[in-house]
Amino acid sequence: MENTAMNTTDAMVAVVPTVAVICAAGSGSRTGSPLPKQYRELNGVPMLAHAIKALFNSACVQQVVVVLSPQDAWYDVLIAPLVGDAVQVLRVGGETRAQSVCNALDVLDEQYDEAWVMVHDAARPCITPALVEALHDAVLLHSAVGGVLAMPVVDTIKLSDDGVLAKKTLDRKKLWAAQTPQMFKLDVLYNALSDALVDEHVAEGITDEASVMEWAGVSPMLIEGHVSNLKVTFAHDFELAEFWLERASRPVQALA
Ligand SMILES: Nc1ccn([C@@H]2O[C@H](COP(=O)(O)OP(=O)(O)OP(=O)(O)O)[C@@H](O)[C@H]2O)c(=O)n1
Ligand SMILES: C[C@](O)(CO)[C@H](O)COP(=O)(O)O
Repeated sequence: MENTAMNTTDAMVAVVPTVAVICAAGSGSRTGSPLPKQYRELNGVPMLAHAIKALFNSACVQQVVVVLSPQDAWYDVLIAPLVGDAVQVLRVGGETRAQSVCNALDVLDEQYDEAWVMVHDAARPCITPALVEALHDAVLLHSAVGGVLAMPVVDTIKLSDDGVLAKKTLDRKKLWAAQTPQMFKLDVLYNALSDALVDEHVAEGITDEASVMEWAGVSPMLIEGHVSNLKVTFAHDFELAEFWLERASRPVQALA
């Protein structure tokens, strides 16, 4: 007999949509290239298109939104022909990543009565649908607050005041490196982010969505990500990202 019962996750998805917001309004200055890094090719495809594809292919995501700089001259030429109108484009990028996210949420908050939002960096092109689903399912099943992909820190971490001398060693058992996507209720994140960005001292410390929610007094859930979900930041990161993308595209037998 056909099983028509929905599980808990399916039932919640049906009621509350999940919107993926990809931040792509940065300039990629640390790569040293005039072309913003999200448009540089990885294995023949622009970095931003890899991130769009992974989120678009995630069953839990109902809408993919890309945030661009108002001056962006590359998206229409390099990405639009690949993705067509499957993606909602918002040319509302700000001075900082946090401001870009806040400007996008300002638009989306008008569009959705209730939604989850997953904020992702275009600079993390090796994200996979499996990781997106893992984050989504963990948050829906275990956290009313929301959560982030993150990795337990494996190196010994030094605190330095001057960048020259090590002052102390932190307890790495308590340290996690945050990745994206980061998933929260859209209106809750928007309200917290708008409030936080009013004070420039607070705004300086807002480097991801989880830090806003922590500032607002709640504790996001940490869901283990993957080492492949790196943030392409410096010139040498491109080759590593290409390795992970190529590896993920191999047929399963070839991985054995
Ligand atoms: N004003 C900004 C700054 C950054 N980002 C996005 O946030 C993500 C993470 O930021 P980062 O890796 O720092 O990218 P850039 O700011 O572009 O790089 P850099 O700091 O080297 O200039 C990137 O996908 C970037 O496009 C954004 O949407 N708006
Ligand atoms: C959001 C993030 O990717 C989590 O690790 C990171 O904080 C972005 O930092 P950046 O200063 O914008 O590179």
